[in-house]
Amino acid sequence: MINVALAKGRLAEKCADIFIKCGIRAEILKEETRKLVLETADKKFKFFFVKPSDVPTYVEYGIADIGIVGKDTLLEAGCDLYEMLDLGFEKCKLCVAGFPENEKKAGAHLRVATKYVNTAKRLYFSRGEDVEIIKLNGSIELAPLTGLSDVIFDIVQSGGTLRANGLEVLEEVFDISARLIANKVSLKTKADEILPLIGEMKKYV
Ligand SMILES: Nc1ncnc2c1ncn2[C@@H]1O[C@H](COP(=O)(O)OP(=O)(O)OP(=O)(O)O)[C@@H](O)[C@H]1O
Ligand SMILES: O=P(O)(O)OC[C@H]1O[C@H](OP(=O)(O)OP(=O)(O)O)[C@H](O)[C@@H]1O
Repeated sequence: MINVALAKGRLAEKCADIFIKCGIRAEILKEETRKLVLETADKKFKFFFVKPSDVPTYVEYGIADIGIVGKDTLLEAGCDLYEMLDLGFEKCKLCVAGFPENEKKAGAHLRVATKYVNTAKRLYFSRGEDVEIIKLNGSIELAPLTGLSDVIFDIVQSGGTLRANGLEVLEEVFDISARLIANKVSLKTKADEILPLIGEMKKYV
């Protein structure tokens, strides 16, 4: 049996689709339920439903053999696991954004609001820039509007949220999409189950 950590939320439907396309009897993933563990009828797969940011943790600790999660979450978690496959869905970019005139102040002591504190710290540290990172949990675009921060470091997909709030992308930093990840030990001990699944998934990405 392969244990799979799946993210609740945005990624959920496409995750279900890819398992179904691969011929796995995962229709149960489409059902409305509050259950956090679902097993396929043939007992070949067990799915755990967790917050996106917890997917790498379940995989790193081997509770789940594999998982699907956004690259942004992987960068931020910094877990010890294998990234196996770019699944190519939920594409977006991690960007620095703000008011266009703030671009000029980039060399100064910048305040950066973000959910991605670790990733932002690494980014600015690698550039030798001394910035103040302000941790927020959502509505990140509000920070420059209210003067809490100079810029934000956040996901941009359609750009609609930025536009609606008079903000612009100042710099595209990372291309983001859903990734298949695997536990390092499981990849050895369950290779005969996991590798054919990855081979099958590759046909659909
Ligand atoms: N606006 C967006 N458009 C496309 N993909 C997005 C967007 N926002 C986030 N994503 C991608 O989808 C993944 C899951 O997003 P989702 O909003 O479900 O989780 P989250 O951002 O971790 O939210 P929460 O903090 O509520 O758990 C993100 O990690 C990212 O890779
Ligand atoms: O470019 P867009 O298509 O507008 O998407 C980007 C927005 O989507 C995400 O927020 P989310 O919807 O997850 O809400 P949040 O504010 O609760 O993080 C992200 O943090 C941006 O705010």
